[in-house]
Amino acid sequence: MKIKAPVTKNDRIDVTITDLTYQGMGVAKVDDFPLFIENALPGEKITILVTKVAKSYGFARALSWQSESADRVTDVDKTYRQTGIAPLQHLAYPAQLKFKQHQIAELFKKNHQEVEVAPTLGMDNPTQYRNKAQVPVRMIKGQLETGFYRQHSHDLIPLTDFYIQDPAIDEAIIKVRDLLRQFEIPAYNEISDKGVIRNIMVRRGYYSHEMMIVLISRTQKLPSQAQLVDQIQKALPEVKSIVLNVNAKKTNVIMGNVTRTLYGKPTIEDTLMGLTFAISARSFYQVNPQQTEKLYQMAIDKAGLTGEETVIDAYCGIGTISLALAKHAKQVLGVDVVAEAIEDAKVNAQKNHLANVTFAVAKAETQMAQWQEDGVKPDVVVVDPPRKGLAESLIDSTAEMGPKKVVYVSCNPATLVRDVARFEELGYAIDGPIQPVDQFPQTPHVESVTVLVKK
Ligand SMILES: C[S@@+](CC[C@H](N)C(=O)[O-])C[C@H]1O[C@@H](n2cnc3c(N)ncnc32)[C@H](O)[C@@H]1O
Repeated sequence: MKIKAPVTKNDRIDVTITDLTYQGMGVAKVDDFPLFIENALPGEKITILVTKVAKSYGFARALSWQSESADRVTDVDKTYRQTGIAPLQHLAYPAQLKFKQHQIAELFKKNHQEVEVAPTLGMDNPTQYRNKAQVPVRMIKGQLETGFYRQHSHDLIPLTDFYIQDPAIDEAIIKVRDLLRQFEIPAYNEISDKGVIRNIMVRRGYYSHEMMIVLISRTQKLPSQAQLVDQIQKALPEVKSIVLNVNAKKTNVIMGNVTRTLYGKPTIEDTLMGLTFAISARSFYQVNPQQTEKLYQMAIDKAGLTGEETVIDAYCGIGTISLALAKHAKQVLGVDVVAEAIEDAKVNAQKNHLANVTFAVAKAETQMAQWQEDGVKPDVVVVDPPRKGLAESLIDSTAEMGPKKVVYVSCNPATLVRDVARFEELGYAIDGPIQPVDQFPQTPHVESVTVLVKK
């Protein structure tokens, strides 16, 4: 598709930034044609020099501009900008929160719908919040390095301070890196498809401080494996689980299907909402525990349970929302497609002495249709899908079952807008303001809770 661009290379033009991309690039429009501008913030009026026009894809890039904005953070670390770990670092935190609120309202507006969006619930300290790190490992000049990829590439930039991660996790990465160097275990090489260690994943319980180290390897066994595991335990007393994940494929997918516990338990534990959760290497667990408690409390409050309800928790992961809801409902049915997550969810129900929860391993869209066929009549349905949002068939079977309320926890406002439109076609309407919760400070990711009620 060739698009006629209203700008050409080397044009110097005045624009207003209206949006940000997920990489934190400012977006301005000239006759509906998008221009992507490094480091620019929404609301800024600037003069730009167009550096690239890609007519077939319908965008242009621009650099070379100057502007002053009260919301600009000037002491931005260039390394973080290069990696894209914190693409909104150049925007002051209160402005980040406003941007996220505005982003949801704007996406609905583009779909011809005015919605009320409450101010984004933010953090007191919007750095060092992540309870999980997943870092690539590469050889650079003959030495094993850990860090993060340069944006839009697989070039590793060595890093020791990851800015948005729990600092105890940063320290653990350095210690594991040093031990891998000491035992001369080579990093994986994507081009030759040789070498051993591809990635290191570290998870640390926010309350429990239990730590899990996952070594993701091309090979079934690591060189000097027993000594390495022994030394990791000694160097990191918080470690309760060391896991080997084997990924022998030439792929961008981080984890493979084989997971073996090399030391301790296959899971670590943490608490959330006063409940205890076992978390295994491949299970989803929210990365910002402080904000997750706010998010889940909001979902529970909005569900408005009295203790008599049947609730479905679709995309339930290890059962975090399901168990928090189970304390206030008659029964909860949860579904997730990852078998390990559902195993964790069942253990978690027992750990917390909650017998009114049942979990199924399936695609949520398939299980929803099954529950509908089985005559399940939920009073409330909670959905917390991945970024791609809900399958249309799931929305259809939900509406057929006719719950009074749907509580939609979304990590992508674009798919939220699409899915809400489908619910509205089927007789549901948004009730009250949409509530954004900042799960990912310093990044443009937007999490929110929306309530839909049956008209
Ligand atoms: C955003 S997470 C939410 C998990 C959980 N509610 C929580 O907060 O910890 C999305 C979950 O959807 C699961 N998932 C992805 N696609 C799915 C599908 N088609 N059917 C069921 N679960 C799916 C993932 O395994 C993941 O656990």
